[in-house]
Amino acid sequence: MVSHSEHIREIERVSRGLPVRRDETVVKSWLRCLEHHRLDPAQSCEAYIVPETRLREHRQQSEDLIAIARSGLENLFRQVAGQNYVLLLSDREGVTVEFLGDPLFGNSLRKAGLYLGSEWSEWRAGTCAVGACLETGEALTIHQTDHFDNTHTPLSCTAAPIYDIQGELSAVLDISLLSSPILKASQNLALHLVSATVRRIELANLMAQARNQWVLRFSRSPEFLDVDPEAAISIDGLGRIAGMTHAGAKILARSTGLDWRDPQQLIGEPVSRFFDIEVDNLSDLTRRRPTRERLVFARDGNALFAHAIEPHSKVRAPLVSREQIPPALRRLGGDAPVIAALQAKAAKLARTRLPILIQGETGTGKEHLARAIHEGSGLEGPFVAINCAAIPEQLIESELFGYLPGAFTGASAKGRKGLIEQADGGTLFLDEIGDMPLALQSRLLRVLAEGEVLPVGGTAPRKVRIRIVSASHRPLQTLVSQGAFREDLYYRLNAATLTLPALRDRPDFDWVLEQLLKRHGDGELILSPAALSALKAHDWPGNIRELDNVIGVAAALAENGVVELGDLPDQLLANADTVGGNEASATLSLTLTACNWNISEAARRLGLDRSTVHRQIKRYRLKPHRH
Ligand SMILES: Nc1ncnc2c1ncn2[C@@H]1O[C@H](COP(=O)(O)OP(=O)(O)OP(=O)(O)O)[C@@H](O)[C@H]1O
Repeated sequence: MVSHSEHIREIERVSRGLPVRRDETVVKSWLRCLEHHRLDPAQSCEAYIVPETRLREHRQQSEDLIAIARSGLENLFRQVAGQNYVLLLSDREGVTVEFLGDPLFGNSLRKAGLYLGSEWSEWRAGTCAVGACLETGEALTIHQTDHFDNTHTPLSCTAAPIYDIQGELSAVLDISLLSSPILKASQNLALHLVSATVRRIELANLMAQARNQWVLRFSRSPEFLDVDPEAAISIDGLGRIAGMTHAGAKILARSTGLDWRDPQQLIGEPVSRFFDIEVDNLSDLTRRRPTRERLVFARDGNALFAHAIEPHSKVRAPLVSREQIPPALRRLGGDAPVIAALQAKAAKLARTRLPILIQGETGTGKEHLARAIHEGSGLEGPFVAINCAAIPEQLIESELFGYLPGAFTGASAKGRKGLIEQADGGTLFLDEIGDMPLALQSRLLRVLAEGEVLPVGGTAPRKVRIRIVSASHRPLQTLVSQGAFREDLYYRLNAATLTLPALRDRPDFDWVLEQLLKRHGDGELILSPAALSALKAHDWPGNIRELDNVIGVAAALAENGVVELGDLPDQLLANADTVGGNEASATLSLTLTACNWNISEAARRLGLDRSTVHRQIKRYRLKPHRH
């Protein structure tokens, strides 16, 4: 046994840069304890168990992870049954949120910190397996006197990091022994077992989260590929990396010479950057083909066997690579399968001259999408928009078709080119097409059928080449069944339909919000947590237009570039979650109460001028309570 003073002497040798017989990871951790966490090796501290309420919070935050990890943990526990091992699952802060151990040893385990709620961060406990694993992101064993704090030197602990599918370290799985053989090598099998369990937990997590995406699993050996793959990545509808297991991240990083510790460089990149495959060929890698034929090459020349699993969802990921999506369409939404599917469909249609019908509630961005389709179409002519609901019925005809000189009383002497002709060579956008009068519908039909336009008062039709995109917030099909819209025109306009989701249903709500904050705040505007939760709670009947207006007003009202709850309109505040969100307002309110609403006194205490206090009272809508 190594005495306490010998242990301290060894740590001192390390602090002076002298060689010791320890693994490099242990030496580095000791140095972090001394220099970074400022721990004293002479001082021993018992294991720290967080209070019940904090444990509950930590467990709630890790609920999903615990659910996914549980079967892996139980499986591992069965494999080591009868050998006195204890399993701990700890979160990003090192707090043990799940525990499996022999209840017979309950008391001694709790005392040693091998228990639910124990906190094993390096700054608190010194060198320990969970803490060092969180610091380095690697699997390792901290065996007996590897521990920095003398209290923990009887223990032998082995831990492996669990990464989320975005490549961020989210938890640690630890397997520990209260007492163990002297040799560290006795724990090699334990290291292997935790690493394998973690690999399976990460795979299960990726499979659960990527149900609507392609998943590509890899193995170096064809025999194990379909039963126990080594790594996996998920791929979105545009052929970009959407998620990965840790081993997957390492393969991607090695293939391009990037660092796996910087996962942001990997996520969102086209899969073809890392392998000799394109999204379109993924179906060649499914189990329909024999395993040995499913060999892919990483860009560094490494060969791997691959197994592609198709998306489950009905929104089948469209196989269009991101490069094929015109930039204008790429800017329409954030990362989400439904949006990617819409972008891919729009991109394919944009290149044709087929008429497109865009459906969606008011303000969902139908015109915005129509413009993007025009930009992505490569058409030379202009984009001309007309709102059929906004022009009086008797004017629509001359607006659309134009007229000849003197065609009717009040007509201009020179005549006028109609919007259809103005759009020649480009796109005509017919907004609220459902409001077009029936008589004009038949004339429009002729234009579409024959590619000709006849101006009011004219007899000779003129040739036009236009692409029609129309939009309606009312379902046109219903108008057809009610006889308010011509069925033949409906089919002419609707070679394909694109449906924009309502803002409340958009999975990329945060992305839309960010665009509008940038638009109104020159990149400087941010939201307080309370304001953000109010925006998220609202159901946005006016969709993106309504959000656009709200952010526009908030940008004008916000002070110091922060949108507070008080900068939002009343209809949003009803749902607002004010708890804890607005510290400034709470501080002001408390101070005012303490000074009996004496504004000068409150201003003095807060170090503000009186006018600022007045402004803030208005802004936070504070009122004196009357007793
Ligand atoms: N993808 C988007 N990103 C950012 N802003 C958008 C997006 N889509 C729409 N907007 C904004 O939302 C507002 C409404 O868009 P748009 O006029 O295209 O909607 P609409 O569905 O055609 O409306 P309506 O049904 O009233 O005709 C505009 O200010 C537009 O700039």
